[in-house]
Amino acid sequence: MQQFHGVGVTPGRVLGPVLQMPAPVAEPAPGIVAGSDAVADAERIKAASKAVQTALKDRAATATGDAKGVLEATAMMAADPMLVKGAVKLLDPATEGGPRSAERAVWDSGAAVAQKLTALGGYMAERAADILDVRSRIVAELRGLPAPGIPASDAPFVLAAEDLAPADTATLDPAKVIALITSGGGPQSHTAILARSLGLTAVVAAEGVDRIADGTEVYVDGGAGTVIAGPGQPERDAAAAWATQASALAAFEGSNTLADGHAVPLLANVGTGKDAAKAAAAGAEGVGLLRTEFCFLDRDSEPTHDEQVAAYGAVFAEFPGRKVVIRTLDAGADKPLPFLTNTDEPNPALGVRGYRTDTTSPGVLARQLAAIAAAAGQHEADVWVMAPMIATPEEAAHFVSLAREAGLRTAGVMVEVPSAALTARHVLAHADFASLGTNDLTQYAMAADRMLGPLAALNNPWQPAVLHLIKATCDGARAASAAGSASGSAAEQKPKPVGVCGEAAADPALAAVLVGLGVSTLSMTPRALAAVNAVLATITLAKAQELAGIALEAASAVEARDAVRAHLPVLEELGL
Ligand SMILES: C=C(OP(=O)(O)O)C(=O)O
Ligand SMILES: [Mg+2]
Repeated sequence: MQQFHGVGVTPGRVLGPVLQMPAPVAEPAPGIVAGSDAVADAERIKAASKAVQTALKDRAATATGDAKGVLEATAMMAADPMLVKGAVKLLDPATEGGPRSAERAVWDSGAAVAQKLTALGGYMAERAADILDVRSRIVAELRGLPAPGIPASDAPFVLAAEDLAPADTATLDPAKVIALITSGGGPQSHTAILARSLGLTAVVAAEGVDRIADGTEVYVDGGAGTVIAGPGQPERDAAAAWATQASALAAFEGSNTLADGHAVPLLANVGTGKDAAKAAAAGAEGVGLLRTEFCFLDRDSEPTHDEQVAAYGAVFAEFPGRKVVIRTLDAGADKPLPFLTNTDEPNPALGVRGYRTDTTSPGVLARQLAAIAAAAGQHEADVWVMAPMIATPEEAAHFVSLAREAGLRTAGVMVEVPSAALTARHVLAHADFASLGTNDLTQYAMAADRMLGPLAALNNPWQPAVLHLIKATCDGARAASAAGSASGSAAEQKPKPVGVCGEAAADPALAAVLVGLGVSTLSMTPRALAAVNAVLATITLAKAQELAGIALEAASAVEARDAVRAHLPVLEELGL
């Protein structure tokens, strides 16, 4: 039995055989392989492209949903004449840069096709990445190596990898992949966010798991953040117990209150109308974060007013009479957009991102606010708008004034930069509400890039420094409300709402601490609603405050988490 320790991302206790993500296909060396023959190489290339196409078609036949479409389209490309004929032509030693091996000819032909597609722009440019994927598959086939990307298997398995590329995730089939374990990636990385949104039991930053042999049986505990290779009877029992508890946890009835009746609405993080429909079906009490980047991604120009109105309206339509908090564009850093952000910045996370793009590309924000107001006018949702990456009270005041000019009534800010948390009293003098973005707040408090696996231990929202910043924000909101009231008495005034929409809200133990720190709503992936509700329903506000006190006193993230979990036995009972 061998144990690996990482950071738990999605609770769950699962047993299954490991399949490793194959290493990316290495670039073939230039030049020809001694003794090769151009005629035979041409046949090998054609046979390899056919084999790749057949394998992809077979997978498409058994896939469902988005994955089916992706696989069918990729299968078509595997036999793309431009790619295959281009490669065969390059085998001629007289061509520029020749002579070439079969692998190299495919590699260079793929690069040339991708370049042409990119130059065409728009939809065609998006296909460039698919051609490069197919190219890698053909080269792997020529070498007799496993195909790159998520391994194909008829039986369910635990996917192990160093980390996943965003493109790999498109074909991740939750019916086959029962857990995800990575040696890299932090708890706020895109891999972790994806795992949470799929409800996939996952442990990230567990060093060594990318070296477990294929077929080895492992036990994954996504709550504790551990992976055990060669599990024993206790692990088998725990996995069996989880399988029954997980189904008992499946439903959230749509109204979250603590044991003493104190309401803490549970909201959903969504990007599209389709997400919103799923969130509504899962019982979400509203939307706490509508990420509008989804409407802007994968395009090289700003969406039109009508496109934006339709995209936002599709979300508002799912929550009539309910709160929907929409965030204006958060381009830059981990979400680059070609027409708005500069890819040459030396430190993109500290660069022109979020609200800051209003200074370099003025007008985009005002047009977005106009579209949000128009969409809000067509639906019954209670629309709140907020800006990402607000650092100062002046920025808050400017954003709120822009929102009001557009006709939006409720305007607030994300608190995800430590300066905004520390000056929350002044920031909230201008804004109607705050929403804590704990993913970025952690990265900036700890000076640890949220995308980097080696920094996962720092990049953990249980860090006491992050908890103190959350407390400062809630205290600031209370002070701002008191200053704004006629009597000036904090006791008489309801504090301005402070929610959490970062990944921290989806951790049931941390959710309890957040409530104790003074947070009034929690927004998360719909998959986490039932687990968070199940835990919060067992504690009173006084208990949540006691847990918050314990976490604030801790000297480290691990100490804070362990101490709080020790005071919440319900977590163990529910297998969370
Ligand atoms: C919710 C957040 O925003 P994003 O993950 O989109 O940066 C956050 O930073 O916590
Ligand atoms: Mg953020």
